[in-house]
Amino acid sequence: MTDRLRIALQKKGRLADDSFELLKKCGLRFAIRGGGLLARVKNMPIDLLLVRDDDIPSFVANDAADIGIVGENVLVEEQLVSREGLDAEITMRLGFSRCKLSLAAPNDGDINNTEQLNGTRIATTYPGVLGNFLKERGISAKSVEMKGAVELAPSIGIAESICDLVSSGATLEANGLSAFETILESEAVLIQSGRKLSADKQALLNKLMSRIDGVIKSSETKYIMLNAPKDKVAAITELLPGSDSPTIIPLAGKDKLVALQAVCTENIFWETLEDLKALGARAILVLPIEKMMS
Ligand SMILES: Nc1ncnc2c1ncn2[C@@H]1O[C@H](COP(=O)(O)OP(=O)(O)OP(=O)(O)O)[C@@H](O)[C@H]1O
Ligand SMILES: O=P(O)(O)OC[C@H]1O[C@H](OP(=O)(O)OP(=O)(O)O)[C@H](O)[C@@H]1O
Ligand SMILES: [Mg+2]
Repeated sequence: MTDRLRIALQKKGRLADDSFELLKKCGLRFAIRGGGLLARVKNMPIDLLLVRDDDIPSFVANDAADIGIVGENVLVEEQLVSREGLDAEITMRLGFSRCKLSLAAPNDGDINNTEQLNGTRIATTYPGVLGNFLKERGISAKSVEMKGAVELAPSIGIAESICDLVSSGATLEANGLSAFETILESEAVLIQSGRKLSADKQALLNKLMSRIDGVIKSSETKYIMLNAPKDKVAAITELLPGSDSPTIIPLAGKDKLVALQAVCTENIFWETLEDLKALGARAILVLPIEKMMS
């Protein structure tokens, strides 16, 4: 058995670029070439297997890969349709490729809630998740499986409604459809089987997961610097999202003012800056944080 940690990733598509970027930010050096199905990481004992996203859960379950990055929607679907059970579980949530698996029907049609699906046809790429949902809700409907372009199903007359992924909602709108129920919320996830890894691989995976954690946290974390009236420091600190003890520095020649610096672990919105300014804060700077380790 190889000693290199094998990571299954989507070769091309909605998950691919964000997955590559995440690994690059974790310090992995590799190049993805056109037709290649395997990329070797140059500076660590890691191989990247570049595959269709639907194959990632079974690659992990069947020991073709040690870990994988896939949409939660695909993991749950593969778990539900796999007859002998699938040995692949979520190890870590990755926060990108967020979308919902929703039920939707034509704006001008008769269906606008789940109960009305009884006796109808629903087009979907996710028969497992849909079937499970219908069973739980006691609804009898026929699922019509499609590999893509599911939004076209009602207009071409092969189903009365659809069950598909929605993110911005633009595709639904362009096809005259409205969502009326969400059956699954999804994001990219790191998956692993229950198999024990060798000590070396486990140590490498622990290091990688700690770096991924740092990348995710630093993307949400900002460093804020501002000057403020001394008597407003407490009120200003209250406003800083996810920060409890800022650094306060005296300002030369300005008795009533201090400089305040803090790490904010949540997003800082324009509204927060406007509120800080209203309290007397000036020269406000919000800086990105490139790396974090606690
Ligand atoms: N509109 C969207 N916004 C955000 N994430 C999405 C969106 N559509 C899909 N995703 C997520 O990205 C995953 C991959 O989507 P993509 O469309 O690339 O899949 P695919 O066409 O099945 O790819 P493959 O060729 O690898 O089988 C989905 O399973 C889902 O988790
Ligand atoms: O709500 P929206 O932001 O419009 O996104 C939703 C669309 O995105 C996905 O398809 P994609 O564009 O990846 O094409 P595909 O069906 O060929 O995979 C999904 O299957 C929807 O059709
Ligand atoms: Mg796919």
